[in-house]
Amino acid sequence: MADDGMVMNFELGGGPLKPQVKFTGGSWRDRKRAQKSAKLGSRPTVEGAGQDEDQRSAKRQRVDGHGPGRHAEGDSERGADFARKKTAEHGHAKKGPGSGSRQVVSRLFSFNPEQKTTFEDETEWKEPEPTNAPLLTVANFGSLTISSRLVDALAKMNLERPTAIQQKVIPHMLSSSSDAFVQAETGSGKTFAYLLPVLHRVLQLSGSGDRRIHRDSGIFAIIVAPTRELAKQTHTVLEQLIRPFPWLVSTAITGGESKKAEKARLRKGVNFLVATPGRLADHIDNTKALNLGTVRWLILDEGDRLMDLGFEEDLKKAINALKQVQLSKSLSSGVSLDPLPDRRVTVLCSATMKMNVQKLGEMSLADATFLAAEKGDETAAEKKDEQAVHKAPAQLHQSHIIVPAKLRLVTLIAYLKSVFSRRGHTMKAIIFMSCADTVDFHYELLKIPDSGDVPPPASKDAENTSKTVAKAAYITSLASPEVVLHRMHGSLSQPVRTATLRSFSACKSPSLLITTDVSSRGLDIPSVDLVIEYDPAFSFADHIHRIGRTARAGRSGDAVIFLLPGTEEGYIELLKASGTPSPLSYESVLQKGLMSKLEFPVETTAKPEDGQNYHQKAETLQLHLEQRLLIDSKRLEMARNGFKSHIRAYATHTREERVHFDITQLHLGHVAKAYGLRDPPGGIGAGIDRKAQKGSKDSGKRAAKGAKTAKKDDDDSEDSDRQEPTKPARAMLMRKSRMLMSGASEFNIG
Ligand SMILES: Nc1ncnc2c1ncn2[C@@H]1O[C@H](COP(=O)(O)OP(=O)(O)OP(=O)(O)O)[C@@H](O)[C@H]1O
Repeated sequence: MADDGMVMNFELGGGPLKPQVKFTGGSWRDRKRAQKSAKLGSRPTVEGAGQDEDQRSAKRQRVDGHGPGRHAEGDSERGADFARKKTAEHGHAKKGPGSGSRQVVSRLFSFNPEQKTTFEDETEWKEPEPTNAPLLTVANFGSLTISSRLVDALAKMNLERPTAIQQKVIPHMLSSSSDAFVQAETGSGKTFAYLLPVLHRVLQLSGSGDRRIHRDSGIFAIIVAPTRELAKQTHTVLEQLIRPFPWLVSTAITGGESKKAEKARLRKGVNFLVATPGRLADHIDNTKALNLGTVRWLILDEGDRLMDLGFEEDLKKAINALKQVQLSKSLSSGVSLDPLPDRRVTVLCSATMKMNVQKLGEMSLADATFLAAEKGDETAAEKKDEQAVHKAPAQLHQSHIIVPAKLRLVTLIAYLKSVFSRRGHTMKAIIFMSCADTVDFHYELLKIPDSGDVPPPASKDAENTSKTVAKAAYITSLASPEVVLHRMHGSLSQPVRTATLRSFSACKSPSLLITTDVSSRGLDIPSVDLVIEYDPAFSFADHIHRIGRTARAGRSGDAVIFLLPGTEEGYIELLKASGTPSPLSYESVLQKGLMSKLEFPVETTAKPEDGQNYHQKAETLQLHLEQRLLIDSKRLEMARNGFKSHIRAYATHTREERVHFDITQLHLGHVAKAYGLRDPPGGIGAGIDRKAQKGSKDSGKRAAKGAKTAKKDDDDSEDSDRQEPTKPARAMLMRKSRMLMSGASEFNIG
């Protein structure tokens, strides 16, 4: 991720980042030394203590490839020598148990900040009744009075009974012409909830099979989705539903394809249009064949995301264009459009209820009916009570794990190793990370080197996935099938993203997707068993969407979030709004994950030995990872980029949640360890300081602008904390914010 000079609105003060940690473990002498070095602003890690900056930067230079230590990838012999030298410099020599030989260790268990919260021992979790499942109390979809032809089409898709939100929305949209705000949990079937009544009413136009309407009868519904993936997914569902009615046509216009081809399709005629907002606005301006006179429904799916991504202007354009067009009452063929609503209906869907969704509602809805799965949620939505409507499906089992920064990487590996060995064949998991560089680093580290090309070579996806799908090292247990790794983020090209998702979705082996928030919304991969938030989401609403990729449509699922000891522990209180998470101890995770045989894909001097306890195994694993990076300049660079991008992304947590994710509390040296680095890469603190200073200058200017601007800031949505008060500046910041998290192309503005 490029450092694009984004202006971040956070205050760090003038000074450098200081470790605000209490040191525990080790001898009092070690602790004293660590406190002292912390005071002086140097790293308090064992291996760093006592080194002056010159020595360290000299080493850094060698590793950078400018000095005698330069090694190309694959130059393993020279590399191994170099690693041995480096570890002798950095590591701590002691006698390894059971070996008698002198062994180097990377200290992980001392100088860690203390966990502040104590939790009761985990009691056995009993899965409650699912809240987003099809209702057993309703006989079938037919009892909602939708067309038997549609009921048959649903049966072919193995869908028999409606979910609670479908039971609410379908009758409303069948009988009423009023706008609606649909709010329901993730995975509760909102897509069918709006598609089925629309199709039912359109099918009424064509009579009982006499096909009086066809593809050039006009567009009846426009469905707007925030990302290309979501638009394509919705289009796929729609295609399946209309397959028995070949005279109806749907298309997706999502960008990433030539506009000419899209125009040609629009000219040929479509009845249902699924679009991303940017592309829709573009065609409204430039495509004469796009006739809006017959459009009776505008569906805004994933409302909060549409706003988060800055599509307000594009949406306004579409809404206004629809308002200005006179509604046709009949087709040129004389067919009356009476079975359709007598006005244009807008339906806004969201699983979460943020301020910006309310703003979108004000822009697009008139006298809307709130429709939520449960009465209590409807009341909360009407009262605009954000917490009450940020619920996760009840059957989703949530856990949190408080891990000191130094131990994050080895704990992640141990956790993955133990869950994949436990659940073997069926396991599908997603890990969310803060930004694209972090995803890339972890993917490269966790894959078996040169193991791309996992799908069958004949598949047309093989080429597109050769750099995003690979066999996993470290986390595959000998007794279980090989885990297949996937990576996905917005900096990848669209064909690569599509092929990678398809591969993850279809993968019959245990599989893991490492991704950013680009995969957090709306994506429907029904068989995901586990979601890991290795980096917590930037807002609570994002957290709800991320964990909602599992436990869909009544299925069970697990979600675990990694938090740092200290201020991040306070986030657990907030998490309770979506269901109480159970505590998981990192010690037990390490024990479970590391006590089975550890295999390293690349040889280094650090090797697990029989008789080591799990602390020693964790330190051996860490040392191995550090050594690996020292002999592999490509991955070392990726680690540094990942670290820097992660620190910058950390500063973009929403203003309300920054009390838990306080960048001044981060111990950069410890965070570096989680990237297999022995030193935090230079320049990060200075970069942040510069930006922070600019941020505070700007906030000073803002204050001087007076009460009006201040009021605007107060009124703004939670996204405003990454924005400047003026409109162009806000747009610029939004753009930069997207770029910051590799989101410029992350969301492929259509
Ligand atoms: N009545 C039903 N019975 C069984 N499965 C269903 C039913 N309705 C929807 N599903 C399935 O549930 C899954 C989730 O549906 P959908 O993607 O529409 O959820 P959503 O509410 O939009 O979720 P999100 O808010 O995460 O986007 C899909 O795989 C869909 O096929």
